[in-house]
Amino acid sequence: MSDLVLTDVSRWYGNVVAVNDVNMHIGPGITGLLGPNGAGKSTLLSMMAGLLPPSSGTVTIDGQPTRGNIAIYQRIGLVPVQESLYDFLTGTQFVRLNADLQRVAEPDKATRFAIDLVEMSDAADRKISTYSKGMKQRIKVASALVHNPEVLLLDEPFNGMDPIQRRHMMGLLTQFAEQGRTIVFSSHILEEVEQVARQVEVVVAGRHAASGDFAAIRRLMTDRPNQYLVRSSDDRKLATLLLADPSVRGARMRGGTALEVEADDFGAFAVLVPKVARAGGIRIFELTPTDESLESVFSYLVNS
Ligand SMILES: Nc1ncnc2c1ncn2[C@@H]1O[C@H](COP(=O)(O)OP(=O)(O)OP(=O)(O)O)[C@@H](O)[C@H]1O
Repeated sequence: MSDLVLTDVSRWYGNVVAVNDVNMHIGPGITGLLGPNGAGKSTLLSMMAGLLPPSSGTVTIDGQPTRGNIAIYQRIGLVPVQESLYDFLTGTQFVRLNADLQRVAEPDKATRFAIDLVEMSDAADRKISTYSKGMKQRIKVASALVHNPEVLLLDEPFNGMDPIQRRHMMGLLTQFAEQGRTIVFSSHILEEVEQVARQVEVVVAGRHAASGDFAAIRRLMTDRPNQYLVRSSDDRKLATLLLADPSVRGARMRGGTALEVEADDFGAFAVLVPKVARAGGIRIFELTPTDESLESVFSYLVNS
């Protein structure tokens, strides 16, 4: 059982602040590191793995710094985001390479065991170049697990997988978590995190934006005003009528051809618009939520 603790961690590259004063406590089970592209997830995982030093702050596992600590390296497995592997090797040779690097006591046995864990035994003697995306991900996981680490860090492990491969990988992570391991994986896809993570850490623009179980994160996202784009036969009149309702927080013209409206509750708004339009003799051509993208949800979380 391992606890991963980040205390006041920042990391900058020249002028770019990739990670900004992050504090996290990650225990056993599956934790999803959720954030849009460029949020700092890979940088955080590299620091957790001890591969990258923080510019300030500390990363520890059970109280010991991860950076430059060989005893700790043996307790961590990292599955990097890069898809390019040593394609000319077989799966077995690739996993065995890491067994040797980690100085595993019985490398052949450990290699077989790790490959078996990810259910790749049948394809283990084929060249990696012949593997599907899902198989490549699985062999990377086997390589990261060959020394039986307590902590497994995975950078975008579901990238490019089809639904069956994704479900299989989720099953594996759940199984590893049940063995008492601490699993952290990054993703920019909300649904992936929802399906498999017990705990969610949201990162946006290098900052730790939110933390909790999925229900808590979902509440933060839904209990917020939503934005809509409305096109009608008379946008100005519609704006005036909508603004009279207390659930509508704001309305402004967009480019003279549409109306942007911010309202509290989607269900109530969907009823309000046709009601107000009918009363005012206005025809509605379009009503679309505009802030359903992850980015806007995140920026809301960060700014609130
Ligand atoms: N080696 C580097 N040199 C300069 N800037 C970097 C370097 N690595 C990352 N960055 C910058 O740091 C920020 C965070 O990048 P990081 O890769 O950690 O984010 P991410 O959340 O993993 O994104 P993605 O999902 O796109 O990989 C980005 O602005 C990125 O451009």
